[in-house]
Amino acid sequence: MSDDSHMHCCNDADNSNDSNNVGSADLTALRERIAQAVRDVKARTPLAQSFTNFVTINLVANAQLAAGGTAAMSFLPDDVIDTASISGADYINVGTLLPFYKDALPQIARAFRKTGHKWVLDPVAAGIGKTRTEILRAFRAAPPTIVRGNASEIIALATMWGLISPDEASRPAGVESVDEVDAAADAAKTLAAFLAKFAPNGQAAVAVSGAVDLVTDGERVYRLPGGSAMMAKITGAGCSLGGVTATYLAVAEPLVAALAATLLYNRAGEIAEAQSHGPGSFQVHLLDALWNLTPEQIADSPIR
Ligand SMILES: Nc1ncnc2c1ncn2[C@@H]1O[C@H](COP(=O)(O)OP(=O)(O)OP(=O)(O)O)[C@@H](O)[C@H]1O
Ligand SMILES: Cc1ncsc1CCO
Ligand SMILES: [Mg+2]
Repeated sequence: MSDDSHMHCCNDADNSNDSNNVGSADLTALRERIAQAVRDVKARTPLAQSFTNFVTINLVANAQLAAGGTAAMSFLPDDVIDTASISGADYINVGTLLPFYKDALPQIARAFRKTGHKWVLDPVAAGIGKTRTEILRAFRAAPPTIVRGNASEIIALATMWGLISPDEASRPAGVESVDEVDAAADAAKTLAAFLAKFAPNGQAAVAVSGAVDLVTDGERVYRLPGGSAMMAKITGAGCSLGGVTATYLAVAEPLVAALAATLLYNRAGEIAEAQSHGPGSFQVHLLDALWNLTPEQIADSPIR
């Protein structure tokens, strides 16, 4: 991307026609919490455990390590539930399903609810297939702390949980989004408010990825521009963003975790685009940038 405005804080005043105007004092405090979350991950190397798809599992683990955390992947309920006691937060991604997941995933979600364990859901391909729909429906009674997905997935999940009417909904689109991020703004806000009602401390967030990402805690809506169109030309930019969101959730409240991870990815995508020559080297440079970006570079990024 050509805009280098992220290097100079801030676009705070640049939101005069945004109905969710963020006061600049609030935003300054929020930026400090984002920087602190990034510092805490680098200092404390928290474990975020994943139950994720087979396509991008390696990138998820490597991205969590590059952000400063640690990774552990598992597909067995007893293993996941035991490991959750030493994991700061978990990441569940429904991209590639096997028949036994239908029992395993709701069992894991119920165990997390019982202990108040924080987790991030990536509802990949929400709306497609009876098994995936059954699993995602079951999460309504034992919901995650953060949902991270593309616009189509957020709309599909909010619809299947009965939080928005099907008229507001769009068609499912496989693992790629067919909807613009802004089309999911209402669904995201409603979904975040629903998650917050279940969250042990009443805090939750939803992150919608796309050209301009959107993050909401159910009250405020933040728009985060930047990133690179090349992120859609490698597999797993979204999945690894979800994994890194869980890494930050291990040390920070949901809104701060979702913002920190999304800002980190936007900046890292820009750096990787400038340094790479195609999808192969883009992924390599993306990981290097996740490692090298400083707490200040991440926290001083544009937030509208
Ligand atoms: N056109 C774009 N311009 C800038 N950044 C983009 C663009 N499309 C996606 N991104 C970035 O790519 C990352 C992944 O978002 P995306 O919406 O592609 O996720 P996804 O569809 O869930 O991906 P996947 O399922 O392949 O992992 C986010 O950081 C997002 O900001
Ligand atoms: C390509 C693909 N297919 C199932 S999961 C996945 C990774 C992106 O979500
Ligand atoms: Mg995805």
